Amino acid sequence: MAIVDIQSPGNLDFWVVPFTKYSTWLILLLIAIPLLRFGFQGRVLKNPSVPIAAVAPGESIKNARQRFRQEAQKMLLEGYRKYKGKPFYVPSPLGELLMLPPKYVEELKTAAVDEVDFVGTFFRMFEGKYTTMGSRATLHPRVARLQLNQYMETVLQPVNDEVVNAFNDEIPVTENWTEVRIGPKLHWITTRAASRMLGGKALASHGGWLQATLDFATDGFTGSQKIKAYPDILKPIFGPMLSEARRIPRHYEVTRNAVVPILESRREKRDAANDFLQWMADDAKGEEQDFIYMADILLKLSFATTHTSAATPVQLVYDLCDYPEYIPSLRAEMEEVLAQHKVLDKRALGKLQKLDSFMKESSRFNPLLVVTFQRIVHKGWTLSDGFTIPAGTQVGFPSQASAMDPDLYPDPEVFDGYRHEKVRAAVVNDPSAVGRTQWAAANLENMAFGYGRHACPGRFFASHEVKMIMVHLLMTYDFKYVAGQKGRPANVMAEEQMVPNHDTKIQMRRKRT
Ligand code: HEM
Repeated sequence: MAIVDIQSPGNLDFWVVPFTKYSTWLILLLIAIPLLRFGFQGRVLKNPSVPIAAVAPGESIKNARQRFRQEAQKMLLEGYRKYKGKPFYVPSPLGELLMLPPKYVEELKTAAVDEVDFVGTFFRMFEGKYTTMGSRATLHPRVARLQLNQYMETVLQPVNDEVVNAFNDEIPVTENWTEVRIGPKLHWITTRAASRMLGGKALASHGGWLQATLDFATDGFTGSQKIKAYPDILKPIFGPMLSEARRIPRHYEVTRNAVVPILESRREKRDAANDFLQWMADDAKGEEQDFIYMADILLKLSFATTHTSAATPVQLVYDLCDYPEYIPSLRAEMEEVLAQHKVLDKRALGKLQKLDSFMKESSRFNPLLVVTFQRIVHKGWTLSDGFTIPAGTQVGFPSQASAMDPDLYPDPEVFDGYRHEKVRAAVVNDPSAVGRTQWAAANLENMAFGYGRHACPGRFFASHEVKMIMVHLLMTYDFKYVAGQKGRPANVMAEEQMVPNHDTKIQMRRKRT
């Protein structure tokens, strides 16, 4: 009989024996740690001078917190209207979120990242511990802020080519009305278009990557919703067991297999390309220079670039089916711009002001997020008027409720596709005032893209990309709801996120008029 050395880590007993011996303590420890954490979280102090909004008479706070999952939009509107200009708490499954008025957002906009933390809220929103979503890396925000905007013109034509090819592949033009499930189709087309900017033709034509970025987004979104349904104490046990979480490592593997060879081949051939991957490679320092690091970052970034932008054209199509009277004038504007410009460059796209206005109105009703400027305030904070934010508070701005404020948008409940164009017409001689009313604007009256230090750096690219998609769509196809569709299909609400309906079919055919 062989002598077994249980002192060796290579031997199973090395691990099993102490576990058996101390199992009771280990189990107690496993239970105690999350309990302590839970207890600590529950003790985040509230500012007692701030009211809690949107709790119905007789309703428990626990119930109101759960309602936030589906009713965030309504609850925030209620709070905004009741406490306009003042801070208020809104119940959420994470505890009460502190909604700030614009004057406090202005004060916090440039606060240090370790004190007023943007990435922390992303980790919370998408349960980053289990889904890997969110990153404290600074390479991609740096490049999105600088090179993407600096070299924008160089990527627009390739992106437009990708849009046209993707439409041809995904929605062949037919003479007769054909039913198309437009949500997933536009999502795939946007994924190809965004991938062309992220990694050139090689990435945009890599089927494995396209599927991996889509699946990563779906698994991250669905997985985080499922994990959030568990109490904090059970998340470490059930989170990693969910099929969505277990699939995620595979998405990284596929991404690395797609991205690393692109970078290697460019290095070998000394072949500098013009895309996000190349700008990252040129800007990377220290550990950022590792190709696997860049591949992983690209997958995480693709969620922010692609699956955000993809929602916009879907919402626009539903609004155009609801308000088809806008289609002729939008097409007339496009025809005029196309007649003047050979290519859809920045100048040409900038002239599509009716389209920009329609996009802005669509996003006012159906934004990606109903709360933006989300931050965790790690240390207690006192604002200039003496108002205090207790340490550990998650703050935000109720951006969609603000977009429904009659002081900012008269008759806010009315969908007026050209309302923003009319405002611009009145300030036409003041370019900064015109700029402040664009779809991609980020200021205190327009918070869909956040504000301050972390305001979305990709919003100008998103604006160009969505416009290219809409130009091709409107100039190539006629479209309308299928018979029997009763108005706009409802969005899917997941706390502060608003996702367009992906089940709805519309009818499409070759444009006739
Ligand atoms: C319709 C499309 C998009 C929407 C609605 C959107 C929205 C947002 C919002 C609300 C934020 C947080 C801002 C804040 O809290 O102050 C953000 C941040 C960010 N977005 Fe976007 N985004 C979109 C498209 C894009 C695109 C196309 C890119 C990249 C090319 C991008 C890259 C980023 C990055 C890197 C950040 C983090 C910035 C930082 O850490 O400082 N986004 N976005």
